[in-house]
Amino acid sequence: MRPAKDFFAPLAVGAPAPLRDIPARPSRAIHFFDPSNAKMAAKVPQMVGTVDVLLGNLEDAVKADNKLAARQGLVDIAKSTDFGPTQLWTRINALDSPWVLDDLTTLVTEVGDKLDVVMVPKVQGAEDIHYVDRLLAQLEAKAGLERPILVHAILETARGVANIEEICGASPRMQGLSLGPADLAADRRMKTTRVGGGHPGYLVRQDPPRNELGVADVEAQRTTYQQDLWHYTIARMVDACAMHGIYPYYGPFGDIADTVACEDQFRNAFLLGCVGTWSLHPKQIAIANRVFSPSVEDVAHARRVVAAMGDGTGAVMLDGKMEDDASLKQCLVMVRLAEQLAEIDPELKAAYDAVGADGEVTA
Ligand SMILES: CC(C)(COP(=O)(O)OP(=O)(O)OC[C@H]1O[C@@H](n2cnc3c(N)ncnc32)[C@H](O)[C@@H]1OP(=O)(O)O)[C@@H](O)C(=O)NCCC(=O)NCCSC(=O)C[C@](C)(O)C(=O)O
Ligand SMILES: [Mg+2]
Repeated sequence: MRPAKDFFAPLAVGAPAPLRDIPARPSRAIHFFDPSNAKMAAKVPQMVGTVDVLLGNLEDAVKADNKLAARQGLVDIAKSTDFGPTQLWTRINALDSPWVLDDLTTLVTEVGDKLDVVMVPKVQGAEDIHYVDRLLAQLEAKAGLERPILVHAILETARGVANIEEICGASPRMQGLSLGPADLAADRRMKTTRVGGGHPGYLVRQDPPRNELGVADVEAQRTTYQQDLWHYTIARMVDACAMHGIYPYYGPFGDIADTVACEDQFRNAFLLGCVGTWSLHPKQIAIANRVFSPSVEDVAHARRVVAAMGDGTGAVMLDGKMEDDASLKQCLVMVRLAEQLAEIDPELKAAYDAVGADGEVTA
């Protein structure tokens, strides 16, 4: 463990100084593409500005025979594209794979100035982050980069979940966490074969009706309520990230056709505290952008509370409900998120601008 005084020291001579705070850049959708897939790659430049994050995936879902083409494809796209406000991320191959060393060496030295975040799969503990941290510092120094590349860990093993707090605090580069529901389910020996999302077998059932003698009729028709398989893990991620000032993301929803359940799963994550999710197919981008942007009604309510609370202390009644110092803080989360999103999304800006500072909708 590094002593606190050295935590923010660069890990290589000539590497840029680590950031003290991780910027809250909008990242509602992290859109995955396979840079070795010519059709997908060709669409990337047109997607700039329509999605918060474009991520060149080098790991799972890229065929082993295409690993080198994917790496080179990402270098070519990064060099030839002006990303404007859109962030460029990559998911490198696993740390025990034969490709990862060249992934990092090539990407950082050739296009490190374009790369915002490196997503590391199957992170097990702080030792994995320490390895990437030092290597990135060496490569940044070699490439003469002036801005540190951030690191995002995917939770895909039971050990990773057990070590979640130490992973989040392992380096000042840590930007956030995503759920890796497929690998995590396999590692935990869960019995779902889906990539994210719910399962009809994971449910609770309404109590049985009873007759006048109090005998339960267990054969009676009863309502069941499907539960969220991922609630525990997402809740742990939210707390660990908030504690370390970094950002939690849902992850993939593999049933591309089921846009309704996808939206539900994304919304659960948004409500619990996640800032974004992944999109695997272009049609999931609009879902993520909608879900991870506060509604105009929520922003209007939040601004009303802020206006009503004056200096921010005490208690007031609004619409029959008590508001106080703590509910003001909840509302400020919403108001600040709306402000950040309005800076990069003109449509949202217009919608939020129609809400006055007092929460009244004027247009
Ligand atoms: C699902 C697939 C196979 C359906 O691909 P498709 O070609 O069958 O779909 P389509 O509906 O026919 O596609 C329509 C058009 O959109 C294009 N397209 C389609 N997808 C994209 C895309 N992402 N970005 C840009 N363009 C895309 C596609 O090329 C096509 O273009 P066209 O109209 O010119 O013919 C395809 O969308 C895909 O490969 N998506 C990415 C999958 C991926 O990255 N998976 C890895 C992340 S999840 C994961 O790793 C798990 C985790 C975290 O590790 C763990 O839980 O453990
Ligand atoms: Mg995985």
